[in-house]
Amino acid sequence: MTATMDFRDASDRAVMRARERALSGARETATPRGPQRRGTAAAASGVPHPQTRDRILSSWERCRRHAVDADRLHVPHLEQHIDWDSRLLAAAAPVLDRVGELLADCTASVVLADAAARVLTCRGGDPAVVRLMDRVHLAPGFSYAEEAVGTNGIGTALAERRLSTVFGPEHFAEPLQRAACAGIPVRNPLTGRQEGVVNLTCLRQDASPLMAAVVRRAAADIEERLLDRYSGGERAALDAFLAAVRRTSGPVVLVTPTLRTANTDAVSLLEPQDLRQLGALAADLLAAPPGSRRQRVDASLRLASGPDVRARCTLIGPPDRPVGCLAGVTMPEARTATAAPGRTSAPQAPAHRPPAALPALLPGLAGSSPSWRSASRDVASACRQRLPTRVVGEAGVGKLALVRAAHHWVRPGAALRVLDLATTQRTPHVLARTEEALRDEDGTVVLRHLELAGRELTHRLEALLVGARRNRGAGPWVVGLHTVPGPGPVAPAAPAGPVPPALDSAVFPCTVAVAPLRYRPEDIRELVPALLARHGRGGTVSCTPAALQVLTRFDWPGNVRHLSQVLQQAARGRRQADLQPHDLAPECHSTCRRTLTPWEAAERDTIVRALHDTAGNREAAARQLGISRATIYRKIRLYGVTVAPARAR
Ligand SMILES: Nc1ncnc2c1ncn2[C@@H]1O[C@H](COP(=O)(O)OP(=O)(O)OP(=O)(O)O)[C@@H](O)[C@H]1O
Repeated sequence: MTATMDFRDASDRAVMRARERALSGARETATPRGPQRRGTAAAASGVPHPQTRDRILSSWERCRRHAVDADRLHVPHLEQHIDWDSRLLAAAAPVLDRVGELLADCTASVVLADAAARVLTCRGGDPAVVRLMDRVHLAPGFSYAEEAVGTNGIGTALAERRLSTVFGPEHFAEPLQRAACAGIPVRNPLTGRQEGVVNLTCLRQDASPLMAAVVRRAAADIEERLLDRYSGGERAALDAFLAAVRRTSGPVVLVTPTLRTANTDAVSLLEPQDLRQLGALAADLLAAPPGSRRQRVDASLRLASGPDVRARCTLIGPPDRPVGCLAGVTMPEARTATAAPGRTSAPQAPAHRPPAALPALLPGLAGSSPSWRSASRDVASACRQRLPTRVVGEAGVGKLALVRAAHHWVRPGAALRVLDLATTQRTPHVLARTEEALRDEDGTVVLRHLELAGRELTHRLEALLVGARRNRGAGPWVVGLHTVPGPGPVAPAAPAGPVPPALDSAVFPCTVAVAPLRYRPEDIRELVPALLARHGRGGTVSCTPAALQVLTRFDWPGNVRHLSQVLQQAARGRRQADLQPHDLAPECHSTCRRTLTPWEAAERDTIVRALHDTAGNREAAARQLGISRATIYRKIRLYGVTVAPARAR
């Protein structure tokens, strides 16, 4: 083996170790500081890129939050959502042909994806890279969004809005680690929006710094050709739109005979049906007979959230030959500017009470760790905006509890319907019940255990949910709960075989990940009294500091549900008690990570009980059990039993 190979292997191992640590949540130790950090991943591929490490760690952080599977690839197939006649594809085709020809003798393949990371087309590449791409579904119709497949040259470039190079083990999902890629967003030169990504993929041993230069050049060429595809009228309309966005704050919508676009304020502040109403006002003005068409029209608009607002539509170009129309509204909360294009001040909208601030923590739930806070805030905010949301996390972390609490806080009195796929996965039944639930405009519809839906049910649900949103506008708040495997026992209802694709981001644009309890042990102190109050039958059962310490050290493979069961068992039959360590289930006194057989669990429990009986004295416990000292020490090590001798406590 050559010295270079040794060096590369060592660097790969360093990246893998950093990845392991990042996967286990140890972000701070995963980033060695100083020059030693620099170039480890870069050296792995022979590509000098000093920034790679920090950016890759940030991407891994995002992947962890999205509960991306690090061991297996789940590449959603979203062909039906792709616009195969898009300007991007048409503008890019000749550029990609040229790059494909250039790469004829190289091992890399060039890939174009749209703004949602869905692969549109691939060119070039030798048989080895084509085989690899086939294996990992890097092919037209499949989505390489970072939240689905983890760190990669397409999804990560879109997430970071800049050039992204990912080499070998820097990929989050293990099956992608044989590849290296460089991707860069293609921007619309008029609106500045990301239209897609152009990416080069090769086997990681073939990676070269030139990959970044090739994709930069290709993206610039595609952007130039995109500009050429706009007519003079469209360019003038887009210029007017951009000028209006710069001049004012608030929602602005542009409508031309061939284009519809909106600024970020419009997308974030307005509901879809508000956007449709505003677009319709502008389209009406454009479609009015030339003789009666006015340059500007003011109208009153009732927003989906309740208040009436002033909307203003302004033609772009003379009334007899307009090239488009701008529409804007003055939002109730907006203090300063107006979105009405073509003016610097606007009539003030009637004063409306701003919605109450979101609570820092949702009532009825315990825990205040940063990750629990952030999940609570995100779920409450999605509930208020009725943003279709996927909540992911291990079994028993509190996904349903969070959604329930957010629903009751935001929409008290409205109906909450939970359809649990663990009770039935019969497609017609689930579809009928979902359809019925979706008719309730005000409520919340929760699809629980979405991971159990097979391929057919997933696709049918997807069509139903997207269709309902398109036809009806906002409708109820739709939430999908997705239970991901953890170290705890697998639910008996879990299907055998490969996991079907989850409902994609077109159905659930928002994803909230709830962290396992072992990553937020500080919540246990608050959860224990809250859960004991549930199980203590109105009495005053509490935990001694020693018992609390045992509970805090345990890693809770079944999460909050597990903790609740242990406390329920410990509090059973008591109305008043201070729970001691020995009142807690024996499993809490062991740190063994693997799932024990029933026989092993019984053996561990017997040893824990004997140690409690003998105040932690190993010899006395061995005598009580009739086994040798050597055996009890071996078993204590095997099961990670944590009961300490009394004097050491
Ligand atoms: N922060 C919390 N405060 C109080 N109780 C909680 C909290 N989190 C979870 N629980 C309780 O823990 C139990 C499990 O929670 P929940 O059913 O929401 O889990 P889940 O993540 O939806 O589980 P699964 O994936 O298995 O369906 C419930 O009894 C719930 O009330």
